[in-house]
Amino acid sequence: MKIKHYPGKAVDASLSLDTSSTMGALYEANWLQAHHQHHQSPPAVTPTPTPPQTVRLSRQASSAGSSFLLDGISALSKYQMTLENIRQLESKDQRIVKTIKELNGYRPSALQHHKQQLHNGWVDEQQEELEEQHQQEHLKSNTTAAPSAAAVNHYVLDPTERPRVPRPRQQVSVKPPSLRRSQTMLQQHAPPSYVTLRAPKAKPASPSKSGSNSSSAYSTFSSAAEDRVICQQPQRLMPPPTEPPPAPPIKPRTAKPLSRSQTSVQRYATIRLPHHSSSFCREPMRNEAPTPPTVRRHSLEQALQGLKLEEQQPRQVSPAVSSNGSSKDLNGEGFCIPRPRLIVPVHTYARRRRTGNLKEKSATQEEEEEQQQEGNSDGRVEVSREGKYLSTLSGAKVLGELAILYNCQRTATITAITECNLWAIERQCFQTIMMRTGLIRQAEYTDFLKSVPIFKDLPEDTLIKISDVLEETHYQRGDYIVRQGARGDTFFIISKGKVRVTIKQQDTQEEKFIRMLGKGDFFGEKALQGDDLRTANIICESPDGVSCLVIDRETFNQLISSLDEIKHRYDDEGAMERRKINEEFRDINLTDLRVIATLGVGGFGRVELVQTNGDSSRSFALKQMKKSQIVETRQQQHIMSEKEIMGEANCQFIVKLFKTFKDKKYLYMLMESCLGGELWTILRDKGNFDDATTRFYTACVVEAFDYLHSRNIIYRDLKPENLLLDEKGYVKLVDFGFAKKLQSGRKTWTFCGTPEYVAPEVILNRGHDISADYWSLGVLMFELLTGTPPFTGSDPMRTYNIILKGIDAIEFPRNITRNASNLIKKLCRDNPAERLGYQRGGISEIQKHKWFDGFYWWALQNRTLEPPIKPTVKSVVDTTNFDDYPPDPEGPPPDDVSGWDKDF
Ligand SMILES: Nc1ncnc2c1ncn2[C@@H]1O[C@H](COP(=O)(O)OP(=O)(O)OP(=O)(O)O)[C@@H](O)[C@H]1O
Ligand SMILES: Nc1nc2c(ncn2[C@@H]2O[C@@H]3COP(=O)(O)O[C@H]3[C@H]2O)c(=O)[nH]1
Ligand SMILES: Nc1nc2c(ncn2[C@@H]2O[C@@H]3COP(=O)(O)O[C@H]3[C@H]2O)c(=O)[nH]1
Repeated sequence: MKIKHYPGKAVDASLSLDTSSTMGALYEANWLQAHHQHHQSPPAVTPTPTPPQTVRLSRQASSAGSSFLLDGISALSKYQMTLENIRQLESKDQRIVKTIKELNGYRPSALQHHKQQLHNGWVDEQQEELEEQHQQEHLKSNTTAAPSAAAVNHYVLDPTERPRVPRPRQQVSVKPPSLRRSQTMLQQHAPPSYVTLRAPKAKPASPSKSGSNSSSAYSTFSSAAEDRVICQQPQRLMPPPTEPPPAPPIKPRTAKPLSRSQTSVQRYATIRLPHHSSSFCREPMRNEAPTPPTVRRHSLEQALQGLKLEEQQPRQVSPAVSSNGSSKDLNGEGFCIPRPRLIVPVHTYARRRRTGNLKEKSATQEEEEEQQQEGNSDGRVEVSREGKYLSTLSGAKVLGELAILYNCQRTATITAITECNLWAIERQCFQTIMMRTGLIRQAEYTDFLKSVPIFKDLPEDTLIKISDVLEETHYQRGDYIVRQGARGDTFFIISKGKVRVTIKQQDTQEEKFIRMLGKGDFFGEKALQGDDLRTANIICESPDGVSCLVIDRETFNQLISSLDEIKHRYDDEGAMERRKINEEFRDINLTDLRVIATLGVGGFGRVELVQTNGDSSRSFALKQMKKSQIVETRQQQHIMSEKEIMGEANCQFIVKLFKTFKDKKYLYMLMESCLGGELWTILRDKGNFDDATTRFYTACVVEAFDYLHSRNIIYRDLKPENLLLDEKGYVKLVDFGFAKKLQSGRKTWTFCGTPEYVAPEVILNRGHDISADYWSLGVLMFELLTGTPPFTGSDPMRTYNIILKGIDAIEFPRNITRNASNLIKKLCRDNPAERLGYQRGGISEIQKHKWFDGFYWWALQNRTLEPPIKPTVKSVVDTTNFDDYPPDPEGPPPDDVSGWDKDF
């Protein structure tokens, strides 16, 4: 019954399409064909064929409908329900109609775009980042590059579809716009087959068996010794059939290229080729039927014009032509073809993406696993392009889908290197399967999302968009799905199983259990909201594994990130504390503050010790900055950045910013007061510090840098003047006027800092990053141990000259121990990449340096370590540790109401 009803539903769905257009008619025909095939024998891909059983197995599978996703009758009824749902949705939302169209063409999602870039170029992650950087730089310098990014939309099958926001990439510009599904459907000449490779488990079937296989949508496909090219792409543009293709001859064939007349019912004889090889798919040779560049250009232009043009001149627009040898687009390294979601999971050439798991398999590990697999099975093919070896595939791998999906020529040559059995699916059947499973999948995901509390109130079309880009991934017990500290750009929703959340403790480095998350819970939002870095570990806990729906950064930003629950669901202690602070100071106004004394004078004004009216138990430091002076020196951006970074920071080695105010003349920052005074004052009074004292203060700075650098924040103004002692004697970093949040892997070029402390790359304007802070740490160590910085000239220019001569030109006084000088020299390397702290082990390499041997880092972090100097602070208003400052001789500055500071 259900089987009988199902094609009716399917046709219903297709009837909602615009059948007046050629595409509409084709979609409908596709559905009808599905119906037809279904009655004959629905497709299947999962059977494990021992050749004599192939037919039986494939029929078994086919009786259950599409075995891509579903099993048995219940699966079919599920499918029916799904279609029913889709129909209901359809009446509610016209966008569904469009979605069905898209699914028929299996339009690649944004995620797939991204993934396929990685996959298709077979580009590694690093390359991708470099490329992205390059692209970004290019975009920065040339905004007219934007239209090329829009070329991504040429994937879109429905030309009326709203364009997606593309990820700017170089490859985009070489993407052949001719890869529209519409064209694919129109040009049905010489369709290649889609092939699944299976290791033969028993003797190959005799050709006579193939007849009995005739009703299957799949055929066992083997290579033959004599004629090795079994599946060959058209070598030149072939005249397209003027009529629908004739019914396929149902007879066995041996080792001939698949031709248009072949259908899925063909079964191929097994070849035995222990020593020779056979080509299944063959990419076009450079010298084969070369297409004049004009033809290519012509066809691309036509394709760009969309379906209308194709309808007028359907035969002339040929992606096959456009992609022939002359093009690097399809066959070259810039190869950019979207992969259908269905195919991706079974392919060996896995796409790399940053899920945020540091320990993703290395290329060698993957190769080893591949080789092991190969060892276990004896059916193997080799993939090559333009004579260059690409990979070896074995055991249940899918190949040959690209050419049939995009009606382009074979993008690689597949050669049998052992005796192989393959299952072939004919183009139309494959497309039908894709369409069906695509629809089912999308509806299932949408249903699931509706059951997830945070998504349930999202509009239907948003849910559909999300479903469209989801990719399902599976993990086994113990797998680290996300690893703390790794970079990640994906968001996860758990669809099955449970995961454990742990966070590494700063002091013990042990992983502390935080919580369990289960079906419907999400994770991975923090890295996407912040600086790319994962803030916790997510470990697969369920014995049966965990399934997650994965969403890329772009979709997350567009559709999900604004949800309140996403923003605050897993607030860490730090974030919670910050929120509490903000809450606590919400009602305090400038007029509530009473000035007690001046603590210091900075570049833009004074820092006053203040108390709130009515609370004498606490004091604060109020930094007031003259707006006119900020504008004069063009420091607006730096001030905004200072506010943002200090306002978010929650680290005991960084002075806390509680609240900001502004009036016509000044900007104000209300901070915690550090009444122990400046480290500079103590150094001035003492002359220099001993090894242990220097170690303590340096360690405090290392902790502050650890906090900042792990968030990709560069400080850029280290010096004893900016290190304040609290009443206990611990130092804290203050003055974030030059601090900057960098994008991961990026540099910055602003020349800033204090002359004695700037790194050579800053002077040379080569671009700098957090490694410049390690340089200044070496300088600080030297100054604390000796009382003067190593690079000191009578004026800044002389100082810079000395810096450029390098640390080796500096004479180290004898009171600097060997270990200390060794560390200073390792921090002050000319080459930023060689500096300790900036290498693989990160800042922990500094902590592990011999000079810190025996230092109680965890006690420092717990604030239980006794500081070397305990300042005398008698009360919350005791300013004796600060110098005296006369009143500002300049008087009040002029008003500035221009509004540049509206976000301060
Ligand atoms: N939170 C604080 N507690 C105590 N004193 C402080 C505090 N913040 C600043 N000061 C004092 O005020 C001085 C100037 O502060 P700060 O360095 O932040 O100002 P600035 O305008 O950025 O200075 P610079 O000219 O060094 O850039 C400090 O050196 C210190 O002596
Ligand atoms: N282009 C390309 N194709 C590959 C690679 N590895 C396997 N293949 C498969 O080789 C097939 C050759 O024919 P298709 O272009 O139809 O589809 C191709 C893919 O399915 C690879 O690294 N690059
Ligand atoms: N930082 C943090 N992350 C948590 C917590 N509970 C769950 N998580 C999730 O763990 C994820 C780890 O990766 P992300 O930092 O991207 O996003 C994080 C959160 O989604 C928690 O208490 N703290």
